[in-house]
Amino acid sequence: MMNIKQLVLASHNAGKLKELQAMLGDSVQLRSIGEWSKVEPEETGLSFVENAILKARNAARISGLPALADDSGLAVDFLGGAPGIYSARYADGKGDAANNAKLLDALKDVPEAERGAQFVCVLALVRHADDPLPILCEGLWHGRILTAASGEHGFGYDPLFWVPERNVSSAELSPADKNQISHRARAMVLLRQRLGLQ
Ligand SMILES: O=c1nc[nH]c2c1ncn2[C@H]1C[C@H](O)[C@@H](COP(=O)(O)OP(=O)(O)OP(=O)(O)O)O1
Ligand SMILES: [Mg+2]
Repeated sequence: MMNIKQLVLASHNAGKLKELQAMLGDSVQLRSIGEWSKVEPEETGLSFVENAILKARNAARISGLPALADDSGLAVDFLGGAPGIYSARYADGKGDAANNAKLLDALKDVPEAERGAQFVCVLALVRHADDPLPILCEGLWHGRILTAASGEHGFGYDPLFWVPERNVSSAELSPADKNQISHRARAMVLLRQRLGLQ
């Protein structure tokens, strides 16, 4: 079992850093790869797993520390699983607001019963840049796409993601509540087990 005190988070997304650090607790300190480099690697993989491993290896190479990556996204049933691994790039890199506007438009006039979607999260941990056995953990979160944005918490597609078990949008959940039930939370439970943290 690894005894990890410090991990580099291979992400430039402040929302992910906050959520993952809260879930990991005090025993492991997450340091953003932004401390070393502002350059984001191109996410050339065709799967969440490939992109998570690619980002983790890149961060381990740059920092010389074990690295954790999170590749995540929103798979919408009506869109055949799109935007999926392309969620961050859905509106050509114009950011969260543009992504959300494009998604609302793509689902214009689609009835509620056909608006199912899931958030996907894959966590990849490498002990070093060439680690031949990355730890991989995934989590899914089922919900529905709303017809208008609601809520101020979270990031990304949270204002459009209806959480059936709570009857609110993901952006209306408190950070602590989201971190109990999200795709990222489910993946993190598995990672903590693999690291012997629980
Ligand atoms: O809990 C979430 N709540 C709302 N939206 C979310 C969530 N989790 C992922 N998402 C969205 C944001 C982004 O559109 C895409 C992730 O893309 P993804 O490439 O993994 O992350 P990113 O580019 O923001 O940061 P980085 O690659 O540096 O980790 O899915
Ligand atoms: Mg990305």
